[in-house]
Amino acid sequence: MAHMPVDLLPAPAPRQTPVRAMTIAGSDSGGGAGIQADMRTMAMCGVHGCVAVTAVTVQNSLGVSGFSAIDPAVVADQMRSVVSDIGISAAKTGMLASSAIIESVAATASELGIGRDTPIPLVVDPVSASMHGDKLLADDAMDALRSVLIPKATVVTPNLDEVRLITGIDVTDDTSQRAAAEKLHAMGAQWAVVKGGHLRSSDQSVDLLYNGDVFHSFPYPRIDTGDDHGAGDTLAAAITCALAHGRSVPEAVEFAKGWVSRCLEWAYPLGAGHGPVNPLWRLSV
Ligand SMILES: Nc1ncnc2c1ncn2[C@@H]1O[C@H](COP(=O)(O)OP(=O)(O)O)[C@@H](O)[C@H]1O
Ligand SMILES: Cc1ncc(COP(=O)(O)O)c(N)n1
Repeated sequence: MAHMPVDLLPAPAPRQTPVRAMTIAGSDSGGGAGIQADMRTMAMCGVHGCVAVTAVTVQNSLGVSGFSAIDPAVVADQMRSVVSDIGISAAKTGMLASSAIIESVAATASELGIGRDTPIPLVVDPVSASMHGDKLLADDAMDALRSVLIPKATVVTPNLDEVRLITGIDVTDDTSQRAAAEKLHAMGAQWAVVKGGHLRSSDQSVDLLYNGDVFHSFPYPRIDTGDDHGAGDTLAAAITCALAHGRSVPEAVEFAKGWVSRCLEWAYPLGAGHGPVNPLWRLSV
């Protein structure tokens, strides 16, 4: 990793209002994924992070033992409260728990001018389960994800399990990865990132980005660690930060791949299970 050039987003000046972004996601009591991962990355990227909490999970390094979803109207009101006063330059979604919350978030994003083809880009990380396989999204919410949220996405960032659930495509190689990206774009996302994080057959971790026209491939060295809790959230949060700072989508994904790679390189053990990726590497630069 030491040989990789460090790509940083600009730090805010003292007493200047920083760039703002919002995460609409679940809380992880273990502090490694969800809102906590998003806020860590946003802070380390010089972004003031605002939140709309969708669910409170009971979670540690061993998994998720339960969660309580927030009233969809309260999720919508958090979004309205932030946008009407503080203002944001980009937003992301993570765990949305239910179809009622997905519908509320999509409708409120339309009302507030958030999403593709608006000035406020929306990164949709379609979280469906934790890395331990614990469900974070109701089974009957997949239709709402496909029909109301993905069509609002500036960028959608599924991992391979989520790709299978959303598109029915089992990504095993370059050809199926391309087919999945095409299908996600056809569902209405402006850009689709099909993450190759769990394609174990290669020494590279190759993410593929597609906008209906051009494929961009982001090959990065695979990092050998079991401490990868929050990697997906961190990638999506870093894309959101770069978009909030005015980068284009391909530039934002390039930035985020470098960011998450360093976070994986610096990941630490925590508890008896999987430790979190670690954006605090930024403090050493
Ligand atoms: N071991 C690894 N080495 C390098 N990059 C990885 C590794 N695991 C995941 N990534 C990258 O981290 C990001 C999140 O990956 P992924 O595992 O798909 O996330 P999640 O399952 O948490 O949603 C992607 O850019 C992926 O390519
Ligand atoms: C609240 C919340 N949001 C997202 C994830 C996914 O992260 P991971 O795939 O690393 O378990 C999670 N475990 N908890």
